[in-house]
Amino acid sequence: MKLLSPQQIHEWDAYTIEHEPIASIDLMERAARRCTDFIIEHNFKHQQILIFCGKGNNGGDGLAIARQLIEAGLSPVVYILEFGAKGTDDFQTNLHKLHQLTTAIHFIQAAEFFPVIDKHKDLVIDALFGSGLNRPLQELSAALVDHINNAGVTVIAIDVPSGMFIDKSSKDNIVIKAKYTLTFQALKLCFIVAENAPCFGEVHVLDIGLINSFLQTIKTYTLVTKQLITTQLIQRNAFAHKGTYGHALLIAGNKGKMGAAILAAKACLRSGAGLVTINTNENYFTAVHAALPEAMCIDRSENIDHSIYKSAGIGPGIGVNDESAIVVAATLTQFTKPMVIDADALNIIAANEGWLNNVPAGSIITPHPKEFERLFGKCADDFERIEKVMALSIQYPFTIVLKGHHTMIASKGEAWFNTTGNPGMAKGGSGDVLTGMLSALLAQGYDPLQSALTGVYLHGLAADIAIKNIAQVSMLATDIIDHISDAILSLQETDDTSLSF
Ligand SMILES: NC(=O)C1=CN([C@@H]2O[C@H](COP(=O)(O)OP(=O)(O)OC[C@H]3O[C@@H](n4cnc5c(N)ncnc54)[C@H](OP(=O)(O)O)[C@@H]3O)[C@@H](O)[C@H]2O)[C@@H](O)CC1
Ligand SMILES: Nc1ncnc2c1ncn2[C@@H]1O[C@H](COP(=O)(O)OP(=O)(O)O)[C@@H](O)[C@H]1O
Ligand SMILES: [K+]
Repeated sequence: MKLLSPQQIHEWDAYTIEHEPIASIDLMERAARRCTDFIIEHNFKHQQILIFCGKGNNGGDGLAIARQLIEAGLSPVVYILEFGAKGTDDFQTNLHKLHQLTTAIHFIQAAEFFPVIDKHKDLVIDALFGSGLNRPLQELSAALVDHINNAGVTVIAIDVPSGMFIDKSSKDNIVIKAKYTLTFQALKLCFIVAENAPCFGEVHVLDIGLINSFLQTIKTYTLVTKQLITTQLIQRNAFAHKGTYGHALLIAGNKGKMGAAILAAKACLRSGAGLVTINTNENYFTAVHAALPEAMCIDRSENIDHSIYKSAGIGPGIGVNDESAIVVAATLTQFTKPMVIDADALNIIAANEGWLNNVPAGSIITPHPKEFERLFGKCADDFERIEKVMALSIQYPFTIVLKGHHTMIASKGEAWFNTTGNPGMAKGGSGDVLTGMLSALLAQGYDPLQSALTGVYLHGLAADIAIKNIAQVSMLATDIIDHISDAILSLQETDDTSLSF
């Protein structure tokens, strides 16, 4: 699945209209029908439905929904935000049809015409502005959105909450606060970023039958889905031995933070590395052996023979002290194979100018947004950060994994957003697990981009499987590790390719 810009969505519509073929008014009817079905199926019908429409095609959808609801026996009231300009053709056609059925159509020319909204009795359908929004809301439209938001009523936004831009920041703008957003055919970038989360609520992607073959020609962000990952999995060879699947070195853990090393090492083993060695202080070997007998240890002060390791993971729990900085510097210059760089290793690199240039080609860096800021500076908003990641992925020869609800993976100017994972993972240790998993995939010979896509997807999927039996609030990083195997097994099932957000 791809994330399209407003222009690409428009082109996809036009392609479908030409090639299905279907008249644009019939495509609008189909889109409206999906929304009407959602409203009826979700039993909102006991409420008074107020439909607010603009005069573009988003408003046209609202009018078609109103008519379909009337045909289903309901009595919605329609409010059209009036600017004096003529509506689009499909808006006008639907307005004409609606006039045949109801007189409950009101034009809003000024704030005094805003209806009183009762949050206990009313349901608002927001069909003011959709993908055609081209400037922030102001004056009457902004006042109307404020009026709706202040009512605290349940809002269902059609396609996109009015006032929200599809592919750029709407931060500090006036935007509808929806409980549900019914978006057409594909997810959009605006639903991926955290800054918009308070406005879009629960996003439902409604299939309106646009022709999929159009997408093959489009270059844009892609979602990491089961389909993408299943085609990338390397099968285990019957004649394999532990050497076949690589020896991973994990430079992790320190005083008070050995848990990070153990979590990373256990996740690494559960994700298929042939051998795992933790590089840490000798004093902590006993803790590792007691928790994880399968892992080996090597003392941090010892000279490391890097040639025996197929991959390395550096950072979890090492601290930002001088001793750790020396190990990071040495590893960056001596370990020439791809490695995973996380947590304090990233903080150390951020504090030392020029060290970023020493990261071996093909490595994976896994910052969360704060670590990203320490490395690359502040960004004004989530969209600027995404653009920055894209530019950096061209500038540097490593894969960037920017962690979050929809983790972004970028390499060589191409980017993906993950679709698995849940807020149960918002607990210390989840990132250490990811470092271990990525190190395991590199050790087994997955290329860096494949490792990043597969590791991030499986990490979130393991957590999604875990919460079937564990409350999100109770989930531990250990629970993610305990479900890595289930995540891998579920990739082999061919049943469900659907997405939920
Ligand atoms: N495949 C699909 O996805 C399908 C999509 N469909 C639907 O089409 C929708 C897109 O329709 P659309 O292109 O007509 O644009 P829409 O969002 O209604 O608004 C444009 C109008 O708003 C105006 N305007 C803009 N900004 C403004 C502002 N800040 N303040 C005030 N005015 C502002 C602008 O006017 P102007 O810039 O000329 O002043 C123009 O008149 C899409 O979201 C979906 O609902 C389905 O019907 C079929 C399949
Ligand atoms: N709300 C969420 N939804 C999905 N994934 C999440 C969520 N919160 C955290 N995660 C995932 O959990 C991991 C947390 O990593 P990080 O912040 O480095 O934690 P730590 O260093 O404490 O282990 C990341 O992979 C992130 O994508
Ligand atoms: K809308």
